[in-house]
Amino acid sequence: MTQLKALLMDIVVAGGETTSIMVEWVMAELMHHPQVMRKVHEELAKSVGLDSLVEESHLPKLHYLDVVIKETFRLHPPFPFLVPRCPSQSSTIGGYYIPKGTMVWLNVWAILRDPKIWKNPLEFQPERFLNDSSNFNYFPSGSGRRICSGLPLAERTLIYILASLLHSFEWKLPHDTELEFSDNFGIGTKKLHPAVALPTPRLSNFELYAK
Ligand code: HEM
Repeated sequence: MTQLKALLMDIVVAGGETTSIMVEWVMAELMHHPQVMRKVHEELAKSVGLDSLVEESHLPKLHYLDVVIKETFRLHPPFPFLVPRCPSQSSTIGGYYIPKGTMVWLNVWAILRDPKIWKNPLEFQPERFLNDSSNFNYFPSGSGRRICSGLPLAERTLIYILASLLHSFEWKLPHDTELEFSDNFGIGTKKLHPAVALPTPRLSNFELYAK
């Protein structure tokens, strides 16, 4: 019973807010880049069609939405310092001596914006991931033994929520408002000011919205 409770707590605490934070960042980046939003809509119209709702079987076809999510994670990694490591043995890494027991924080936020690694690192360019499947410099969800253990669930949930929102609606900013991208810097980075967006239906048949 205790283990079951711990497992459920993990799903709610580690998985709930992180997923909603990332949905918000992706939606904000898309509204800020209408040409990228247009390509996502085109992909959804082609892969799903406007006379049906998104199903799990459509998700593997959404390559462009997938790279949009990857690029959003690059610019807005949810845990900028990951979870701290504490080595059980002293070692030297990259010329730095790290005594055992040291608390080591990895600045993944800086690595994901490092101009030595990324071309135009501050620009939102999902295309950079289209032909790049194995990048060892890209680990917004951690790496190694302590990688996010909910990653397979998180990846599926995130693309399903986003595909459904984007397929069913056009999203626009309310009149006279502007998006801004500051984050609430801390262990987890969420948007400082919530993104507000107005939906307009896209589907051909209104009855689909009642399903
Ligand atoms: C978009 C959603 C999510 C994001 C962005 C995310 C991100 C992360 C990151 C960056 C870490 C630290 C990894 C490291 O330090 O190497 C982590 C750890 C963890 N995540 Fe997630 N996560 C998400 C969803 C979930 C879900 C859905 C679950 C559970 C069902 C989950 C469970 C965990 C657990 C248990 C750890 C600690 C792993 C360990 O220390 O061994 N996460 N997550």
